[in-house]
Amino acid sequence: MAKTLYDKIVDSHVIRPLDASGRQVLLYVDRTVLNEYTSPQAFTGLRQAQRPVWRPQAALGTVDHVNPTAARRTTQMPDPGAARQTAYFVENCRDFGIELFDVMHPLQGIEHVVMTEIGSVLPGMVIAAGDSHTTTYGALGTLGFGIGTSDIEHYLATQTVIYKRLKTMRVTVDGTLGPGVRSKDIIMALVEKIGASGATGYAIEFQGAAIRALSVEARMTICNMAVECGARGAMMAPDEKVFAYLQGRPRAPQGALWDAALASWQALHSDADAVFDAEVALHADDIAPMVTWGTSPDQAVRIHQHVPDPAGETDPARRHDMERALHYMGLRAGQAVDTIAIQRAFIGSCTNSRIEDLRDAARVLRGRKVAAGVTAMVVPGSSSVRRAAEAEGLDQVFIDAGFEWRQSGCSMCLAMNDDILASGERCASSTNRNFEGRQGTGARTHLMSPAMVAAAAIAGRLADARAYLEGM
Ligand SMILES: CC(C)[C@H](C(=O)O)[C@@H](O)C(=O)O
Ligand code: SF4
Repeated sequence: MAKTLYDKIVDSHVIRPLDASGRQVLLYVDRTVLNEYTSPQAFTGLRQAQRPVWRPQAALGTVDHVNPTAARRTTQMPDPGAARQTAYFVENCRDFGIELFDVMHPLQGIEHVVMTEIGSVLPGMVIAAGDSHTTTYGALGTLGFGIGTSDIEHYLATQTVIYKRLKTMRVTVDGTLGPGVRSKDIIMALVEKIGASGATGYAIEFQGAAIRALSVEARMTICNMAVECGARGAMMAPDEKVFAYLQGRPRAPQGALWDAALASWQALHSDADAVFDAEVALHADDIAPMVTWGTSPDQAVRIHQHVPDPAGETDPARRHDMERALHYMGLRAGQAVDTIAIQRAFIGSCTNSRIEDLRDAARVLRGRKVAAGVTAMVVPGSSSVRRAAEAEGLDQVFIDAGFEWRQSGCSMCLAMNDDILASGERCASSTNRNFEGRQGTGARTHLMSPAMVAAAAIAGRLADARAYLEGM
């Protein structure tokens, strides 16, 4: 029977079905990545049960959520809670034999940026981790999904999770993206179209010419944010670009192992006649730079549109959500989106902080200055990205434009460290969530691509990056 890529990967990892329908299974997990924020209770559980970690070499720890990102690195954490969490994480990794990229480690960074750049994420694998944006790995043809703390403990003890098979949704993106339109705009357009729970219960597979045309890093942005429409899995068939991306990465297979791996990866695609439970189509030519206006990632419009009017919404629950979002965001219905003034600009997060993202923002910023009254910062996704950017002089482009050039971490993506917006401050942000309070109590977040954040920083208001990119 014809199979989807998702079913191929799940089938190859099923240890045994756990119910008569076969939907609930015991699933083998190849690898995980741990952070200081979601792992403590899992380790405490192991300690209490006196259980070891089954395969410590299949896990990697990295400190990312709570660490400061000030330019000068130190092991000191100004916040006692963050210091405690980090110290316990260091102790757990040491005691259970798990490799750790601590704050001072040269490879430290946001877990999903680190895992892909070191070559730990390989096509056909299942990777489950205590973070919802593990879906990022789908860009490499890997099934990645987030798990809760008790599942992390189960994984650490057994290398398995209890897993419910998802339905499959194919999202076909045909056509060609226009100049200045980015993969972030594709995923924001999808989330806007199908809603924040439009893919709940599904694994998405992205197909189509516009996806194939993207770089591997650009594809990661799409798979990363697929969880914002509810998908707990976002697949893309690995192709030559993926293989080239992986070849030579420090932890990718080498020599004969590489050849064998490559041969097996060629089969990782949905069969031509595979049937999906749902189908969605987008046309890349119709997609324009997107920004959110509300407090959910699906409350988004194109940069040249207006803040929508709740009065036009017939569903009372949605109308209420819109009214509440407008109130929180301090916006009026009908206001042109590109007149919304900002005070802060943030480029970072596992969605958009890789080297290509920084290059794209730098293209907009080169020779220009951040508007008066705007505080802007760029937080590279990993210490390696930071070094690579410095090697090509991107740090200087940001600094000359008036951006702060920071160390790596989640930072203002969710404000669990000291990078926090003040109440009422409005931020153009290359992140993935614009929930109430996400970047600080009362803070207002507008999601967009890194190029769009750079454009907003220069204009002092939400602005169309295409005006600064001249055909790029
Ligand atoms: C802290 C963690 C549980 C959370 C996630 O799972 O995604 C965070 O990374 C986020 O982006 O909201
Ligand atoms: S960068 Fe943001 S979205 Fe990504 S793991 Fe960190 S907090 Fe979550």
